[in-house]
Amino acid sequence: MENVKCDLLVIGAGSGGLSVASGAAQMGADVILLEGAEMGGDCLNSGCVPSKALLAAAARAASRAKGTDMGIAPATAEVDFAAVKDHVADVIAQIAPHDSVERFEGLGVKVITEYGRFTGPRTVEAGGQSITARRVVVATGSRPLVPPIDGLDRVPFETNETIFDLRERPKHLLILGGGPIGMEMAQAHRRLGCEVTVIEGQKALGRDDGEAAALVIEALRGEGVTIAEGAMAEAVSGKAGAIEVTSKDGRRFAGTHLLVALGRVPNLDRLDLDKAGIETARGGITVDARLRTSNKKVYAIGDIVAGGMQFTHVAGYHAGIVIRQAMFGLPAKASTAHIPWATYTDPELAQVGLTEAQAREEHGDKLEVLRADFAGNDRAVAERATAGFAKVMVVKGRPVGATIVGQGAGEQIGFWALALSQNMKISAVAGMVMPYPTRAEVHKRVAGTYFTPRLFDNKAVTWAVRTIQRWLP
Ligand SMILES: Cc1cc2nc3c(=O)[nH]c(=O)nc-3n(C[C@H](O)[C@H](O)[C@H](O)COP(=O)(O)OP(=O)(O)OC[C@H]3O[C@@H](n4cnc5c(N)ncnc54)[C@H](O)[C@@H]3O)c2cc1C
Ligand SMILES: NC(=O)c1ccc[n+]([C@@H]2O[C@H](COP(=O)([O-])OP(=O)(O)OC[C@H]3O[C@@H](n4cnc5c(N)ncnc54)[C@H](O)[C@@H]3O)[C@@H](O)[C@H]2O)c1
Repeated sequence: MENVKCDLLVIGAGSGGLSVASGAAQMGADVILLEGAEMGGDCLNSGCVPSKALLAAAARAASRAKGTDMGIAPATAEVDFAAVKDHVADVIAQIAPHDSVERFEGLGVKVITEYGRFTGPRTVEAGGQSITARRVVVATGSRPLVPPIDGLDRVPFETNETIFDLRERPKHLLILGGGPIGMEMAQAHRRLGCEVTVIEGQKALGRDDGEAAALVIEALRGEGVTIAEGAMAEAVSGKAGAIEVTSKDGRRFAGTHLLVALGRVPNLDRLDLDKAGIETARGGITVDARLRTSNKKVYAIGDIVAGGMQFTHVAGYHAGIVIRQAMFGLPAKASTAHIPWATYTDPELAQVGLTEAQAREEHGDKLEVLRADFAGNDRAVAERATAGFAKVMVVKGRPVGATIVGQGAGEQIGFWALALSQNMKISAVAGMVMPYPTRAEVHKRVAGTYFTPRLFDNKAVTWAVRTIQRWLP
């Protein structure tokens, strides 16, 4: 066994691990990075990138069928499902060099393509080497949760790790789970010519604002996706090509293929965390606000963190928090109040901070909810994409949350993420000038509604204006 020393050891080369490793190496630290499977992790290989590439192909197909309302005759899109998968693979291949061993070695990182496991508080073994580091970052991510549903172990099923490699089009895809994976995959497959049934135990997109989620659900149903809510899957039976799911309330759903999208399990099992005195809870690693584990020399970031938000940009944000501490010895804390997320269905659904229901519970009567519909946005009207709205939760003149549902919501929510992170006043947003005509004008319009009753339905203002007008030369 070869003994090696370094400043920073990063376990896992997904969104979080790669960001820490590249940042630390470029700042001059001696960094070792371990990856047991594929560089780029979930996001590049079986998550964000392939799902968005598939959704893009699906959107292209769907746009062919539209057009009558603009004087253009609709056409039926000929979908070559295998070629769509080639497109998905090509997108991954185009991005992969950015996350590759070669690029990271070029940045000065020593990459070991093996799984790592702790042998001591700051020592990890991988590929016949015993690595002792001043600081360790665990960024081993998560994998699909496959719960012990009766019969599931006896039927073929897909997860996000296999679905993007499926080259023949499923005739009828059953999807367990109506979370972001389930709903994005439902719309993508429907638009690519599959029948799709989503089987959701509670409410689809249940973590989001109910009114906004309802709009997405309605849009998917309008495209022909069957969405069964309150249908907790209890048993699965059948064989390849003929699968049946039974829900707790006795409903039966038949299809040809099954996708399991029921949440995630953090990748802990290979790590031997007890050797390093690292505590876990709810299946993930417990951390303090500085992302330190119970072993203060070891940080945990990204999907592995117990109860954390599981998004690529969160893993990247965590990386920055760790770099400040591990490289410069400066304290830094992670917060969640300004972290946005988006589900890339059409219409898109995006959120930052508190939803209306959460804000009402937290702030009661102090809450003011501002709202502007895309139906009143000229660009949306011109493009005939008026479905959706922006809703902003305001307390004492400052936003505490924002929901946007509609075309481009994922791009637009970043604006409110900045407003929340900077604790901006709603007056600052209302004073901003946006180019006309853009969908982003909705930000100014929604902020403006805060002042409408204060300025236009206000007797004191009317009195002041009349008085001043009398005296003005
Ligand atoms: C279908 C799907 C779509 C998604 N879409 C989005 C999206 O649009 N936007 C978004 O923000 N997020 C999205 N996500 C979530 C996003 O992919 C994850 O939040 C993100 O990848 C987490 O990054 P991570 O670095 O924590 O872990 P990962 O990316 O999972 O990386 C962890 C890496 O560690 C490796 N590893 C595990 N154990 C060890 C070990 N012992 N030793 C060495 N290496 C190890 C793994 O092989 C893996 O490569 C999506 C997820 C899925 C499944
Ligand atoms: N656009 C994005 O940013 C994006 C896209 C996809 C995934 N992700 C990330 O991946 C994570 C995992 O996504 P997910 O959709 O797999 O999980 P999820 O936990 O968000 O949703 C799982 C759904 O399955 C339902 N469910 C649980 N058990 C059930 C059963 N037996 N029968 C029927 N329904 C059942 C739950 O009620 C829930 O709605 C997300 O939380 C998110 O962090 C992000």
